[in-house]
Amino acid sequence: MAAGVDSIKMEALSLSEGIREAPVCIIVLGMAGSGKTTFTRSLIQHAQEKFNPYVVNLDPACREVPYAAHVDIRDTVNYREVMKQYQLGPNGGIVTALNMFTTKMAQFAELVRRAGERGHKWCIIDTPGQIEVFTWSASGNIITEGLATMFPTIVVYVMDVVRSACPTTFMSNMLYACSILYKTRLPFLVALNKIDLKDCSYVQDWMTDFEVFQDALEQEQSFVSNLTRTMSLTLDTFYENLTTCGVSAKTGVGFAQLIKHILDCVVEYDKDYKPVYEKMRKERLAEQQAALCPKPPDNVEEAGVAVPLGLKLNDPPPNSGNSIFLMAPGLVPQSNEEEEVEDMEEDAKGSAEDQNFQSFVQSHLTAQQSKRDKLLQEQSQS
Ligand SMILES: Nc1nc2c(ncn2[C@@H]2O[C@H](COP(=O)(O)OP(=O)(O)OP(=O)(O)O)[C@@H](O)[C@H]2O)c(=O)[nH]1
Repeated sequence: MAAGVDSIKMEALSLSEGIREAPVCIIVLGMAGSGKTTFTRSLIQHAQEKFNPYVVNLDPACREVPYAAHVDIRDTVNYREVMKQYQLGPNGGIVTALNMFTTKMAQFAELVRRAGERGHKWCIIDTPGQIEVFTWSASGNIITEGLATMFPTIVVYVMDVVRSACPTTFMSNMLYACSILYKTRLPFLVALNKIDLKDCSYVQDWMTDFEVFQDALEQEQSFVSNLTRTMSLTLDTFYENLTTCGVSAKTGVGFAQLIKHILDCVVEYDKDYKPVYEKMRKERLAEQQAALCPKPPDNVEEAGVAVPLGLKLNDPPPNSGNSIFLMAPGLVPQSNEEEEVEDMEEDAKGSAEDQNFQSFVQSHLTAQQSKRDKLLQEQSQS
C-alpha cells in the first residue's frame, strides 16, 4: 500500500459527512478465469480520460497484474508468508490475507476518499480469483458495505460466455450472480466477457425467452438438467432486473456501451440504494458515537444523597436461600399451566382422600371402642 498509510488518522474517516459524490467504487467480481483482471485493465484504459480511475487490486495470490494499481493488497500482506506461518492452503491463505487487509479498512477508505478529492472519479476494485472468498467472507462483506456507506458503489459481474455456453454452467453462473445481487444489495451489471471468441446473443436469448432455454436444456438429459429447468423458472424475476453487456476484455469491444451502463448504475445507486446505505451509515455513526460516549455515572448527588441510577444486582450472601439465576428459555423447565392445574387438582384430590381415610379410621376406631365398652358393661352386669 502507499507509504504513510499508518499515519492516516482514524478520526479523519468520518461517517458524519454523508455519502460522497466520488469516487464511484466499481467492484469487479466473477468466477475464476472469467477475465476479471484483463477486464479491469481494459476498463481502466477506456475510462482513463474521463474518469481517471483509482485502481485497487485485492487479489493477494496473483503473480502480477497488467495495470498500475494505486493500492495493492500484496504490498500490505505477504500471501505466501501467511500460508507458511499459519499452515494454510491457498484458499485459507487468501481469506486470511483479506482479513488482515480488512483491519486497515479505515485507512483504505480514507485513501479512496482522498483519491476522490484529487480528481479520481472512479475507483475500480479487482477481486480474488476464488469468488466465494470475497463474496462469502466477513472481510469481503466489510469491504463492500464499508465502501457502499461512504461512496456510490456498484458491482460488475464478469461472466465468461465461452464457458457458459453449456446451459447447466450458465445456470450455475446465474445462480451465483443472483446470490451476490441479493447479498450485496447494490446496482448490478453483468459483463458478458470474451465475445471475441463467442457471440453472447445466446445468453440474452436464454434470459429473455424461457422456451429457448428449455430447448437448449433438452439436449442435456441428466438430473442436473431437471434441476436447472426448475431453477430457470425461479430466476425469471431476477433476469427482469438484470442489465447485461457483451464485452471483450482482450480486444476492448463493447466497453463504450459498458461505460454507459455503469453510469446508469450510478444513477440507480443514487435513486434506490443510497437511502438504504444512508440509513446504514447513520446507524454506524450512532454506534461509533455511543462507543465514544463516557459511561454514565452510577449515582447522582441529589441534595447530598446518593441516588442509585441503575438496578444493581449483587450476589446473595451464601446460604441465604435466595439465589439469582440467569435463565435461558432452553434451560428453564417450561411451566405448563395445564399441568400445574392438574397437579393442584391431584393434590386437592389426594388431601380429600387422606381426610376420608382418616375419618374412616377414626369412625372405625370409635365403633370398635363402643363395642368394647358395651361388652365390658354386659360382663360387669352378669
Ligand atoms: N479471448 C479472450 N480471452 C480473454 C478475455 N478476457 C480474459 N481472457 C483470458 O482469460 C484468461 C483469464 O483471464 P484473467 O483476466 O486472468 O481472469 P481472472 O478472472 O482475473 O482470473 P483469476 O483472477 O485467476 O480468477 C487469460 O488467459 C486471459 O487472457 C477476452 O475477452 N477474450
